[in-house]
Amino acid sequence: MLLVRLADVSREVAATSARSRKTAALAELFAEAGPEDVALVIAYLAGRLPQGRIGVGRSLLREDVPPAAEPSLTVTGTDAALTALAAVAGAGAQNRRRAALAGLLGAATAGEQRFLVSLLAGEVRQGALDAVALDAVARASGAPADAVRRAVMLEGSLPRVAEALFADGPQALERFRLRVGSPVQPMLAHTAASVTEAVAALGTACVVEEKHDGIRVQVHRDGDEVRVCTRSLDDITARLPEVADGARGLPGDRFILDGEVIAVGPDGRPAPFQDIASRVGSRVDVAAARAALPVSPVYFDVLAAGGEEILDLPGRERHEHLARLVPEPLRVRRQVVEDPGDAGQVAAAEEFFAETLRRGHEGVLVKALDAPYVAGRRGRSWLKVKPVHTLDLVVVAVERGSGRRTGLLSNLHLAARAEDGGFVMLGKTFKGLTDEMLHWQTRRLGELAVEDDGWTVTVRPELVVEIAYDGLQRSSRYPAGVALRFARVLRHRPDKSAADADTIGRVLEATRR
Ligand SMILES: Nc1ncnc2c1ncn2[C@@H]1O[C@H](COP(=O)(O)OP(=O)(O)OP(=O)(O)O)[C@@H](O)[C@H]1O
Repeated sequence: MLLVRLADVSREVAATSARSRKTAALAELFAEAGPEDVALVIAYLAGRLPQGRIGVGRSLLREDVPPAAEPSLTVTGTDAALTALAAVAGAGAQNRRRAALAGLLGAATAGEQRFLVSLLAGEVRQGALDAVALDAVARASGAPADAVRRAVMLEGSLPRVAEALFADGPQALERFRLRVGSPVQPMLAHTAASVTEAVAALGTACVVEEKHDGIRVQVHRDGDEVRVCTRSLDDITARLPEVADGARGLPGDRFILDGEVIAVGPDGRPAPFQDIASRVGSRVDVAAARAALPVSPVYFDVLAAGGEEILDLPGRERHEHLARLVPEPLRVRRQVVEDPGDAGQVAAAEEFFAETLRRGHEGVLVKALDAPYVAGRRGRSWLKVKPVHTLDLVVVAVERGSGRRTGLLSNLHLAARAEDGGFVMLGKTFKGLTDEMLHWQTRRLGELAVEDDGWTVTVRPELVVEIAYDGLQRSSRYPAGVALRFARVLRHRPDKSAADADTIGRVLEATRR
């Protein structure tokens, strides 16, 4: 398939809001692509590169390369060129990358160049397209959408399922079953503003569980064989021997458990996420890493028990299986709300949330007890609740946008006031900015500009923005040694002056639990 066809459909789909038109355009494209090209076509449409990061920075992408007059690039040819580009390393790598990129872009028409540059800059990102792409795969292959959805949830990849479907027809779906030993993508949660809101939104018997801030793990045991996998399905068994040994000691020999790996400090409080992440990330001297920070799992769900898949059982019944397999200290602490209309039970759930925060955890999950486990999905039946922190911070610089935001001042550099009258940068964000806000801040920050290196515009520290964020994380990049986690802009505050912004002392204080 020619890349130009994909680039055209990508543009067409982005430009229409009608889901039926998107599905029809994609179904036609997938049918044309066939089993050879469909996996790549789906990946590119969603903005994903099979090569992962390929080492092409924004400066290279900004270089002008004269476009080709006629389209000739194929989807597979593009993939081969990107694989070669990703492999460039060693001395002079940057120049060789530049040449390889110029070769690829020089073979592309102007439209294809725009698509490739957005793809490489990570700006295609049409995550919302995944559900439409799934329907389109079902339509083009003649398989029922529900059966395709289930296969994708178990395989964790629409491209792989699509490839099998286009090669072998609807019966290929039988290959995609939950098996002990093959990891599946875990179920994820939506967000709710409070426990009361979460319980009301579920409107059914539910359970409030502690939310541990560790590393999500899926533990498969088949006899003495144990595999521990991450949320992205990487096998980390060798790095967590204590978790694997613990699973061998449980009373059951063919199961899949879902949980979080955490570490508890000497004070009984959970160790910071970054410590657990670096423990789980260290592969070299596992014994030393284990001695320095022993971890333990906290399990909250079970996907298979006694060798049987139990994904479709309601949460209440899965928990009975969990309770049989996993002793209490290794199970998540929880509080059941049998009747969402009972004010006393809701108040008890709120108190459980408050106590969970006092114990040093990051929040809770509220889960419907009648819901199945939907692997790989952000299910509406799991709602997470975390305390929201907000701050008023000062914009000290802003980066020029690219892609859809070309010509606009987008990524804000955010700082708190320092006690000495200066500013301490805490992070950057462009999240939460609507088009209207982007245009407004482009004008306002343009007026405040004092320096411009073509990419970052330094501004007089006068504009205050209200930011929501999930917490602080350690960072060697910023002067206070901490950075905002998941900062997003709530609103500009032109009514405030920099002197009204929060101080670094208040930031540290507000975030301490
Ligand atoms: N009791 C629990 N039940 C489910 N998930 C839990 C629980 N305790 C901790 N977690 C963690 O919380 C995550 C649920 O939130 P979500 O699905 O939104 O993941 P996320 O995008 O990684 O968000 P976050 O950064 O808030 O953890 C799970 O992926 C898991 O890692």
